[in-house]
Amino acid sequence: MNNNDKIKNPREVAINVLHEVEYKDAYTNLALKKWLSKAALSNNDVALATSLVYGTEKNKLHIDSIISSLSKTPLKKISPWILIVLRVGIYQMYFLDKVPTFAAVNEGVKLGKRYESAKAGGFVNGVLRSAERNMESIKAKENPDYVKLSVPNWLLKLMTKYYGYDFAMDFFKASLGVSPLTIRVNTLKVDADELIGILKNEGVAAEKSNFSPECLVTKGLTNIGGLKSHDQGLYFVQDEGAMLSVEALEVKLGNSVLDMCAAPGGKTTHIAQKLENAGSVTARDIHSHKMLLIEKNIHRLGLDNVKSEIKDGLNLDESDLGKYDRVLLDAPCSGLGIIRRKPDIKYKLSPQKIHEIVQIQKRLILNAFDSLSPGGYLVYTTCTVNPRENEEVVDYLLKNRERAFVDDKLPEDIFRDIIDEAGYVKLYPNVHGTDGFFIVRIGIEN
Ligand SMILES: C[S@@+](CC[C@H](N)C(=O)[O-])C[C@H]1O[C@@H](n2cnc3c(N)ncnc32)[C@H](O)[C@@H]1O
Repeated sequence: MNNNDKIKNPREVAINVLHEVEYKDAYTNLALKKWLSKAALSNNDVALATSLVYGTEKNKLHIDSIISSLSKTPLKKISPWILIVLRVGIYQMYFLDKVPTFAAVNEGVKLGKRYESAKAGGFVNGVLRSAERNMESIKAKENPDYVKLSVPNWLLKLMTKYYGYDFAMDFFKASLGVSPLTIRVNTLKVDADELIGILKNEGVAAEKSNFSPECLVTKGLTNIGGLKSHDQGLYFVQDEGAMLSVEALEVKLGNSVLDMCAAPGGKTTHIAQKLENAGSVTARDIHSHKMLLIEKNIHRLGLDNVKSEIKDGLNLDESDLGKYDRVLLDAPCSGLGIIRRKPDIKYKLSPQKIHEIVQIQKRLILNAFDSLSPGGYLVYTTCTVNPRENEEVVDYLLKNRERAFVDDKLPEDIFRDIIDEAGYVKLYPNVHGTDGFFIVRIGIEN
């Protein structure tokens, strides 16, 4: 694409991303990446587009309730592009301090005209001007909790059932915030202190984190994937909770390891790193297009001890039985722990979807356990905080496999403060600052 054809307006990037997320089932993070690549924006405008996308999507239910109170046309009858333009406009006016109201209104009107019609631009003008006039009374209005937190009511009820009202509220409040940008040091190429120095020279502040020795927390940068040190494979962008699941696996040199749901390879590459680029990790995933991502990551990080295979973990081969010293099952899950990063998840989930996911998790965990060799470990992990997908799946395994037990002897130095009495590691954005994660190590009786 010629630079002249690229989008120069951060609000235009934002509405295109949100349109794809809303109407084409795209994921927020992937759609944003795609549209930023079609744009030529300054660093400040990249930051603005990113904040508009995430802020609008995270607060969507709350924003929609404001639009409903201002527009005579019911929400469902507002055309797709205009609804998105209005959401971005209201987000800037009600949730951001730094954007002047006239800019939010004028830019919205321009986009309404370009993406729909002059008449639609007039409608945007009417609603946003009314939003300006009525701001005080609208802000003073008491909304139900699920609207304030922009979370479907059934989901708030589900979390309240398991965790109580206060915790559920805190959890969803924290999920409206911004995730820390953490990276895993590629210890095959550098150590943590060296990498902190290299990043400093690239203008990025980074410091060691709380739990994982290989985790650095970076500050004030949106595009860490664009640095030279990234291309050189010195680190992998990853949440600390994800790193901890590999720490729980306690891989030893020479182990044979199976990663059953591996793409895009965050944990596979961590395991390969722990094996010091020797031994072997078998990385499987059901989706062939995602396997390419594993290959790309392996190559960038300079690893050559990974064997990647397209394979459905629901179908175990005879030859897999009792074969691996370590098995990682990073199961497909509802993703409730990562709605801070992928806010569209909370609107796309349903009780029925969760039910279907649990059935798959139960079948996968039996197959994962059956692949273990005597004395081996299975780590079951998810990025959800829903006990039906976590503790209940583990209970299902324990009921169905006599030799399985929860092994709580995780490395003391890392897990001392975060393992509970049942042997589970449960992380929450409102408690630990990490994504929401569940990690358990299962042993096999001889
Ligand atoms: C939580 S993600 C894995 C993330 C990965 N472990 C990482 O750290 O980068 C779950 C993965 O499970 C895969 N998956 C879903 N159903 C599967 C199945 N039946 N067999 C194998 N993989 C499956 C999905 O394609 C997805 O990539």
